Amino acid sequence: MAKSRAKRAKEEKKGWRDQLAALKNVPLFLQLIWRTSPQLTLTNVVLRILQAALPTAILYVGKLIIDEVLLLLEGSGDTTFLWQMVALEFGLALASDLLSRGISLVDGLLTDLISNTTSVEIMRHAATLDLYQFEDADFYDKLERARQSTSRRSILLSQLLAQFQSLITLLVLGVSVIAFNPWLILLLVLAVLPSFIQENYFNQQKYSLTRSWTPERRELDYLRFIGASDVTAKEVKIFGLANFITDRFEELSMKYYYLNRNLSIRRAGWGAFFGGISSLTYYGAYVLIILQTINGQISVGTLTFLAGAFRRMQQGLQTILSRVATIGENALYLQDLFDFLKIRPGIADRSDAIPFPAKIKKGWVFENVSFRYPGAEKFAIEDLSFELPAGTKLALVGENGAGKTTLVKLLARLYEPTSGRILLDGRDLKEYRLAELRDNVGVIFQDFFRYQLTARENIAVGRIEELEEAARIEESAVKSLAAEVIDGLPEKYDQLLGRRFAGAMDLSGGQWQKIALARAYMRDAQLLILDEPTSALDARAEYEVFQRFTELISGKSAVLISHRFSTVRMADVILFLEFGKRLEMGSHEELIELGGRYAELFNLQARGYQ
Ligand SMILES: Nc1ncnc2c1ncn2[C@@H]1O[C@H](COP(=O)(O)OP(=O)(O)OP(=O)(O)O)[C@@H](O)[C@H]1O
Repeated sequence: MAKSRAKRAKEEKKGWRDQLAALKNVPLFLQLIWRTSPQLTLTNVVLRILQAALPTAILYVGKLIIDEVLLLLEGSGDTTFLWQMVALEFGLALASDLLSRGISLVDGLLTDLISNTTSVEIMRHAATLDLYQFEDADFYDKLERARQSTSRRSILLSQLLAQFQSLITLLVLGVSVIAFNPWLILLLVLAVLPSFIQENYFNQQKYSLTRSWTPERRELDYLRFIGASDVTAKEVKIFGLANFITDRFEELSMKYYYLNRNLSIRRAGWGAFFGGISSLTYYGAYVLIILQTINGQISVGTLTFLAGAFRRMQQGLQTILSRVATIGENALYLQDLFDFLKIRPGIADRSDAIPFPAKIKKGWVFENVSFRYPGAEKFAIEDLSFELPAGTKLALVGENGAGKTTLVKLLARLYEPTSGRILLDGRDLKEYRLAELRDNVGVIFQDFFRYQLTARENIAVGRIEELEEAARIEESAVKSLAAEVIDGLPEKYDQLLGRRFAGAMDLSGGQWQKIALARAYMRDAQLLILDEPTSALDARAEYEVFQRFTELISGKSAVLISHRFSTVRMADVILFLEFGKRLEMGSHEELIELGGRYAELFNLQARGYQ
């Protein structure tokens, strides 16, 4: 059962300790930045070091200018020196502007590259994971968080680099202020510490809220998608679902808005209070410096220098401290990325995995195989034993939910049996190298995907390495009867299919099935499985397609799933499943002879066609 939101929010509450622990990801992240582009990282650091020294230099030149002006007023100053200093300050101001622009340019480029690199890493990693992981809600939340934190990572990148720069600026300013008045540093800490603690508290609250809302945000995205998409538009109109979907979206999104609003209001209130305290200490320091100037302890130039330096240090320290909090917070999101990358697939090669047979000799044996989907109560396949000798065409029949597709997934090792074994040429399927096994088992599922790509690419997905092999693609299309469909398209094989992109043309259900079937011919695997990809064809067309298929792949093993007995009868062997168990098995003639369920259903359908 889904956990309640309040309970999840509590679980997701992250404290100081978690934030500190998350900081351990920062070095890993820095490595990632460096790996992405050493040149850009180095340029960024150099530019920031230069920029960091400028505020102190500008303030100090300002002090020299004021003192020189006062000396001139008293009649003892040096005009040439004064104008030299003015020119220097102008030069420094110009340099500061140029450096800022350079830094934001390099930051932007690095951010884009990091975002690309991590997206690619997430996609590559997701591809290695198991099918059942994709069917698990917690897994999706992790994937979603890893994906969504892309912008967080970009912010973290700029923040880390800016933090480095601010620290250097603070150091340079601090050294010069201590030289004049060490007490100012103490006042400075008093001014910023309370507001740092407050900032940090609210950052944690915000993170907990966002994180605990991951499933709801996923639901919001889903509602947004089904509310307005090419795939659902038809049903939304016919069933009049628009209000149902938008109301649900509105209710959920407003709930989040109110929670977020309350947090933002409290944050703004406390922020204003501590901001006031900060200003108070600044003016305290200001009074101290003015008194020193009146007493003749420091010059007017030094007064402006110190007042300016104190203000900059106060702002700088405040930024540094609040950045520590946001860096900690964003590092928590980094944790999501690294956590996701750490997920390992359950179905993987053993260290001593053996090569897949170049030519299967004996075939497959199911030995008391049972399988239960993760979290399911009932077995989808239960204590199933049968043989599929190499070169045999096996048809699977059974009612909806009998376990036919599940059996196919077990054969392709998309899942592994909960108990029992599947043997291939006498060895457990788990012993073979997974990539080779997948290479040698081709499945066209009933819910095959309609890629919004060209007709050529839609066929080539059967063996994408051969995308450039036009002759092979066309030959597969001829075999599956997709060639006739493609001939009728304006752009032929280069015709974009679907509805999503400009210039695309959509096909009928049956036409799509012919395209999908061509993938099986591209695959050229030792075991080909057709899991009802022909349901949109009429009975005669389906019969022809299957007959063609069995002829064209003669010598190879095949598993065919169909609800039409006229098709099923052409298979060498028929396995009748009921509730995941073997009910009957044999050739069409044998099963008719047996006079059991198969015979009953066959006669029922045959009568329907008479
Ligand atoms: N991903 C899944 N997670 C949990 N249970 C599942 C999953 N897929 C299927 N099932 C359950 O396993 C059982 C067998 O389903 P399966 O898809 O293998 O049936 P099928 O014989 O192919 O049905 P159909 O003729 O409708 O395609 C069903 O009870 C179904 O509810």
